[in-house]
Amino acid sequence: MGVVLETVVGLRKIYKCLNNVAFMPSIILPPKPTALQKPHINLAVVGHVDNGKSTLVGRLLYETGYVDEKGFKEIEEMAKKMGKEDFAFAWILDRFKEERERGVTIEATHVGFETNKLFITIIDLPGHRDFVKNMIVGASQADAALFVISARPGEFEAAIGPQGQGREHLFLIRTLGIQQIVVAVNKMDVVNYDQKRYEQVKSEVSKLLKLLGYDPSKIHFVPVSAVKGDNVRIKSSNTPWYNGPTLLEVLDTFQPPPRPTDKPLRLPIQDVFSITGAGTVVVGRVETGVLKTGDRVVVVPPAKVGDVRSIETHHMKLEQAQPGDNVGVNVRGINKEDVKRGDVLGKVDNIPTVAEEIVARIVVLWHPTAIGPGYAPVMHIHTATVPVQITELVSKLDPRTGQAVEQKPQFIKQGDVAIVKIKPLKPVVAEKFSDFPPLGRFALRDMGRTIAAGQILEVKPAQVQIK
Ligand SMILES: Nc1nc2c(ncn2[C@@H]2O[C@H](COP(=O)(O)OP(=O)(O)OP(=O)(O)O)[C@@H](O)[C@H]2O)c(=O)[nH]1
Repeated sequence: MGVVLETVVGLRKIYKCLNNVAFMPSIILPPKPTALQKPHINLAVVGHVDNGKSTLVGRLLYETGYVDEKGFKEIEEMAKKMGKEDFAFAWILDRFKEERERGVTIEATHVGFETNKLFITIIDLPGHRDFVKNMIVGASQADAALFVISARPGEFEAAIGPQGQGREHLFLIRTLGIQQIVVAVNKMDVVNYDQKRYEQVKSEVSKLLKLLGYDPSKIHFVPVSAVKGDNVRIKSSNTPWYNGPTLLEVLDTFQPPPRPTDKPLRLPIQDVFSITGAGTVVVGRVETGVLKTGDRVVVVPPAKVGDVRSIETHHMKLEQAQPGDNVGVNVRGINKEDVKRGDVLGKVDNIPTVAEEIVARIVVLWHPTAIGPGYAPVMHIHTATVPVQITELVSKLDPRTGQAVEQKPQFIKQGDVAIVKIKPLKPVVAEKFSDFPPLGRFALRDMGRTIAAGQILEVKPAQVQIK
């Protein structure tokens, strides 16, 4: 059973990858066993193109011992030969991305590094095209954000300007409700570690943060150089005017998310297996509540009831699973055919909500023209993917204040924030964001791109008959 469940939780895939890696050494090292015992947070790395996100992540991994020294030397040599020394750190990630595309590396969610108190996972990787979608719905909920902004003349102004991705990403962070932010003012070497320039960047970014409703006095700014390493792990003598903590010291102060053990159980299902001798095993991550052996559980939308025979994670049998645990659950009384990815496991005394209609606040991230009632994209919510239709545009909001500026608009377009009614065209579990955040946020996709991100304000439940 143990071996079987290992397969189930995807470990075999990782082992297989590690074997391949023997032929093509991976530059980024997997988490050390000690690191996995530390509280864990997910960090989103955001900022305008070319401001140095990849370089800074590469630097953080390097400084904390998560980059293979030998592999890095090779990269450095290569970069030197090509006269591109500055690229070496960004190449750590490029090489990783390349490996991932060829399917020969460990999963992106395992890329991370340690601070004194925490293990920090980089959720998705900068520059990845599905970054926005993953940030919103992935198994990867961001608990904190690292905002990278370049101090280089011109780059900073573009990032923060009206069309700047820096501005857009801050907006997104706000929409997702991320409270813990550190701002790395990067490329300080380019401006000769000029305090005036740092203060100017800090003051402009602070204004924007304030506009978005943050208290900038509670947000740390650190002057860094990702290429040279200033103020990343070690305090730099190039910035004698800066008395604050290093970037790693700030990251170390971040709080892990609360574990909502007191909420009802919600376990979105990632996969289902039928195992000879054991029966049906569903796999997924506990988002809220506690699951125990012997519990009477229900899987919705199909509304099938069963009993928990055993719970396993990696090699271990668990008596109970808590939020954050990735588990395989052996359930008696439910057939494999009755369950699929996207269904949600809950308990019979608090059945997950199947949505008849959803009222949500969405932000339109990209659309070539305009969205009106009747628009039918695909919704990605927890592990589910369902076709939906926007049935009504209730109101358009001022993105900064959240106040309604127009009732029943005829259409909404890129950059707009609106309250809309959405009808799932197939049964799906959805919850209010305020009750179950991981089951209350979604992305709308169409034409192979993320159109909008949203949070659920209300759910009209469908009738569910337990079988
Ligand atoms: N001088 C200097 N150059 C830097 C620094 N950080 C990054 N760069 C350079 O800036 C360029 C862009 O860096 P990346 O790390 O690729 O930027 P990015 O934000 O990840 O870019 P995308 O992934 O394309 O969004 C590269 O040429 C880096 O070498 C720094 O601290 N100092």
